[in-house]
Amino acid sequence: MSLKYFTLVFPFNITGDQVLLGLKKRGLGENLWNGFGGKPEKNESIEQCARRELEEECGLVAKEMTYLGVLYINTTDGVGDIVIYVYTTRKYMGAVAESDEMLPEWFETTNLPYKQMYEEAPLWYPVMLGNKKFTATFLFDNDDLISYEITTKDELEMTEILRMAQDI
Ligand SMILES: CNc1ncnc2c1ncn2[C@@H]1O[C@H](COP(=O)(O)OP(=O)(O)OP(=O)(O)O)[C@@H](O)[C@H]1O
Repeated sequence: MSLKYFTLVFPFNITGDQVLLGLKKRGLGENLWNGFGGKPEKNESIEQCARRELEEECGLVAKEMTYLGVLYINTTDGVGDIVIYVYTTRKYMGAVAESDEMLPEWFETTNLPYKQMYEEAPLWYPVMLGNKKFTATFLFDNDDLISYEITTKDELEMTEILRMAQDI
């Protein structure tokens, strides 16, 4: 099995009606709008990775982050399965800046560019935008989404899921 782990961070404005997304300029998910994130480096925790990637990709330094959810992207052949740890931040410093990897832009949460996002995004973003803790599992057969399940979780359950992630 070759599980891959990623982080994904969504900065919100003070009033909570806008979210910062980035247009991926290269690599995985090129030309799609997404949150900011990537793979943990050696000896880096999931949260450290989330903070580092946020700063590298859009210039913001998180003062507070909330671990909101986890996405399990599974494939019928088990090859290329990924786990994505999703965070939100409402307190950060710095100025939004374009990077080699991402072109950041603020969007109204009610008007997101779903047509230019991952296919499953419209299924779980509403839960994230509603600030609910969740796990979401998506099963793909080749490139077809064949089933999914989204479950809202309480604080304790999410802490446990993150604790398990630290033991990877
Ligand atoms: C399939 N459904 C998906 N839905 C939402 N987001 C997805 C995703 N699949 C991957 N992602 C995100 O795409 C980024 C890839 O990051 P990616 O550039 O490959 O990582 P990293 O910056 O470490 O790579 P480099 O080694 O620098 O290229 C990373 O935020 C990861 O969370």
